[in-house]
Amino acid sequence: MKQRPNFKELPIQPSGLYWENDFVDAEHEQRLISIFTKELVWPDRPGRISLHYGYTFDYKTFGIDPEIPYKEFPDWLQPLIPTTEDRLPDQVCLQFYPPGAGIPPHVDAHAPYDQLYALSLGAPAMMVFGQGEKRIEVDLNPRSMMQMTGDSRLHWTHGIKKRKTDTLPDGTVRLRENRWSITYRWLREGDCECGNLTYCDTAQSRNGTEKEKRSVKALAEKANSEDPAS
Ligand SMILES: O=C(O)CCC(=O)C(=O)O
Ligand SMILES: [Fe+2]
Repeated sequence: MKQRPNFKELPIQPSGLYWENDFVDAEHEQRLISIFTKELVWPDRPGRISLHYGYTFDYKTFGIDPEIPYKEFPDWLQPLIPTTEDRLPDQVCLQFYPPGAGIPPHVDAHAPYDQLYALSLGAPAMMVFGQGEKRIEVDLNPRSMMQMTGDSRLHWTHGIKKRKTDTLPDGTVRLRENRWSITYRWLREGDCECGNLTYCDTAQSRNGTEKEKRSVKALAEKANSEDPAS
């Protein structure tokens, strides 16, 4: 793993959330947003929309969809790839959140994916981490790169509420505006051994097929709904 001195673990619960502000500068961000809005062809529907690069995940098999050919990373994406892993990510997803859009609370499936990073661009939005009754809000400030490892990756859910405003800790009400995120995923080598029966699809499938079927069904529904998770 290459060192990134600016990549620091946030001193919060959940543990394992690494952060780097200003991963790109404001001018670079504007160039990217101009490409996103003027050059890319997006799905034509309201709410959160996504474009995929690299391999496309198959929600039925939890593997790579053999029907969808590998999509090379476009030129604009190359400098945005985290260099802190030993290899390139296997799947990259660019998402657009218009004001009011969100992503339901979820844990990115443990079985297929290991490392998970997300870059935020455009307007900020509040991400909510949850575990049981606990809720922790983390402000996804633009141009920041986040890495979810450990507890934040495996043992807490994360999501963005579907709402038009976020209330900051000091009481300020902030309007949501256009936000883009790029999530990077590395396929897991071997099985997840975390054993968390609440959040781990591998632990659930080892424990009996019923839960596995439910989680596959839920993921497939999420993938096909108007508000898919990736
Ligand atoms: O938009 C983001 O920053 C995160 C999205 C996310 O959680 C996901 O795609 O799994
Ligand atoms: Fe996620």
